[in-house]
Amino acid sequence: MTIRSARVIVTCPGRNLVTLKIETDQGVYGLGDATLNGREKSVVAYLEEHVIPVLIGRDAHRIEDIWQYLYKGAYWRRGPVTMSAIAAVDTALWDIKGKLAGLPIYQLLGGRCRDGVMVYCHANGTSIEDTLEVAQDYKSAGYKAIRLQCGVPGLDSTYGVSKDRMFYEPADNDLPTENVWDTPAYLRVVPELFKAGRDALGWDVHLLHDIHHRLTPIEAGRLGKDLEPYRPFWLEDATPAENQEAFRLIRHHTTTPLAVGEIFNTLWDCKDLIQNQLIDYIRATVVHAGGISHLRKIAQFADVFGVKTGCHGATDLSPVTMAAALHVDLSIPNFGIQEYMRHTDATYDVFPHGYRLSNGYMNVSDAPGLGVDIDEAKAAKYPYKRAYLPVNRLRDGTMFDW
Ligand SMILES: O=C(O)[C@@H](O)[C@@H](O)[C@H](O)[C@H](O)CO
Ligand SMILES: [Mg+2]
Repeated sequence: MTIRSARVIVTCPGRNLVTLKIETDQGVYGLGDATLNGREKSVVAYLEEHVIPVLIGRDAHRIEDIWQYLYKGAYWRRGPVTMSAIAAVDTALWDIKGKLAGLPIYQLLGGRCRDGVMVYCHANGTSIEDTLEVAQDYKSAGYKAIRLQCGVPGLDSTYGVSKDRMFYEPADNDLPTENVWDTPAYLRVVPELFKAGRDALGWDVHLLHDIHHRLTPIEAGRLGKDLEPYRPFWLEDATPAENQEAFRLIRHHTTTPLAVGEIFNTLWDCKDLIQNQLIDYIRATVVHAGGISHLRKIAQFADVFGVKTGCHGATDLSPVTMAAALHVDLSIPNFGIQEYMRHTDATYDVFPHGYRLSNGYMNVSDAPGLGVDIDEAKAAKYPYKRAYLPVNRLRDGTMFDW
């Protein structure tokens, strides 16, 4: 089973998505997501210029060997571009292996550990009232877990609050949108949001929040303590996690569970956080953390220390990643929760897939491999459109974390 060809498909059905398609000499092909929001073309170039040439002629069955070849053979290791490219190859090869075996990938990973994958959705609004109105609709729709993000009084916009209430797509302009950030105002509104959330939604639904890297460790400790009476399922990305040690300070001040890792690319980015139990959930996912093979290693390492998974699942990860993550979610003992943001209808038209949501749980079809395809003719109808993620500045103009 030799890799005969591979090519990158870029499409923009509402947002840019990058897909690697690997074809074998026996006509079986596999798909991998290579989308890196705001830097998509860097991964396209990495794949086309540096990865695809060394794939041709290799044995498609040798997933781990190819992973090691691409990781060690590059000499320059880790980082979002390299690991997204490796992830796309890895995922496509698992797709091929599943198709050849006639099995869904979760069966190749050891079979089911659960009947369904609990997901969380995103409720957001410019005000607390707007946010909770959306949250109530999601609770009525059967979701067991809801992320709450609301506007910050005095700020024109903030992370996580979409303009049209349905599809949140932060990459919104040909050049980066500049937003103003105000931490004190944010620290005042989030406890109000969660108090109102518990009053309105009750206690039989999990409530989550994404700080999105915008607090210092002591500010995060403060917010975690303020939210303890409302028992959040987790506080995500409490502080920039390049300094993994920073989480020790947060841990010292609050029992609110902590989640981090959507921007991590390898186990080495989170090893210390996990083995020192500085976090409760690891958010790394298929497309940015080296694919199914490496995500499993992260999950297995986390299991040793009682840390659960909480894979990233925003709409800038394609349905290929959502399907791949669900296969991993089904097959590991320390699954925590899966993020799920509904893609646009145009995206689902380009990426026919078998995964389905029912009463707050996701499940994959039992189609061999990933259970996702790409309609290349429809993909071609949506040409790439450069788009950047926003940036934040403080009121005095200082660059800050978005
Ligand atoms: O938890 C999340 O879903 C967010 O952090 C993401 O929406 C993130 O902002 C985007 O993936 C960035 O492209
Ligand atoms: Mg996040």
